Amino acid sequence: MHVANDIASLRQAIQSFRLAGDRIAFVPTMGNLHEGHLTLVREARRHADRVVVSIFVNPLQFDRAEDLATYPRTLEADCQLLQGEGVDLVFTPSPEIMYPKGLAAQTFVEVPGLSDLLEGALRPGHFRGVATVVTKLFNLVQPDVACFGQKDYQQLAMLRQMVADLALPIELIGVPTVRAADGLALSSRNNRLTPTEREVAPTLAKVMGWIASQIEQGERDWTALQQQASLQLTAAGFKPDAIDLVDATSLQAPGEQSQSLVILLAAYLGTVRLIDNQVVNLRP
Ligand SMILES: Nc1ncnc2c1ncn2[C@@H]1O[C@H](COP(=O)(O)OP(=O)(O)OP(=O)(O)O)[C@@H](O)[C@H]1O
Ligand SMILES: CC(C)(CO)[C@@H](O)C(=O)[O-]
Ligand code: BAL
Repeated sequence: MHVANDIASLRQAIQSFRLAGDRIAFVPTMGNLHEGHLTLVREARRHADRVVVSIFVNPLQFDRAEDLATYPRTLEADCQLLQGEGVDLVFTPSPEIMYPKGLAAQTFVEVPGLSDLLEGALRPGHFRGVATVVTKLFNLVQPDVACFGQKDYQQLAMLRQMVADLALPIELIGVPTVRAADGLALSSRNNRLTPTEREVAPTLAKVMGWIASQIEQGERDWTALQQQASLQLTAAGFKPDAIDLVDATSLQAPGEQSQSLVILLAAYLGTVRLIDNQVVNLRP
């Protein structure tokens, strides 16, 4: 496995794959890898001859300085895991390599609509930061396919729009959320939960399952569902940040035409913000 931490050595490795006629699959990450990331890597392997992973904690997408400062960084262990998965190339740039003129002077990519609502409204600048770094990483790696987790539902929806709008010749593959045995969606931020918080954390997925079952049984009063879910989360010790029930495609309020709805949850447990989502069919 080759590890590149600058652009010249990354491009050289990519060029050698291309000269050999290999298909390239790409998995962008922020590191602190877990089974969710490794599932993306295995999916990537099914689509290409070469698998490239990036590990970059992207300062441009953090709206809270404390979140960036405490984001877990475990590069050595990450590289060992990726080596075990047979990854061909890991790109681990520093912020100075990615943004040599600083964050304020960086050209950015903005996807209108999808990136401003919901999570985008709560985390100003977040999706612009994601769109910018993913575009830059795509230009560097030039993959045929790229894998992203469905856990970050709005991120994947926005990136699909970006790829379509900019006619990028890259196929995006969404990978279902990998969960712990108790239902908690795996996330690097789970490591920051105290043991007691970790015991409470699966309640987020349980409340989501409760909302889904209510909808499947015919409940259509979205506001009542939101209010009851908020009460359940608060009673368990969460501070709910967002409980949204929206059309799974447009991410707008569900209408007569909506085929399916997505439940998007975000809630604080202590200082850790957890997210989860579930798609529910509205038609029999
Ligand atoms: N549990 C999971 N199942 C499937 N994919 C996942 C899971 N967790 C993260 N991913 C995906 O892995 C990629 C890299 O995500 P990232 O490095 O931010 O990990 P993370 O665990 O989501 O971290 P964070 O704590 O920041 O949410 C993204 O495409 C993300 O959607
Ligand atoms: C796609 C990504 C690696 C861009 O920094 C990040 O948003 C993530 O880990 O989901
Ligand atoms: N996995 C999404 C990246 C973020 O929350 O910043």
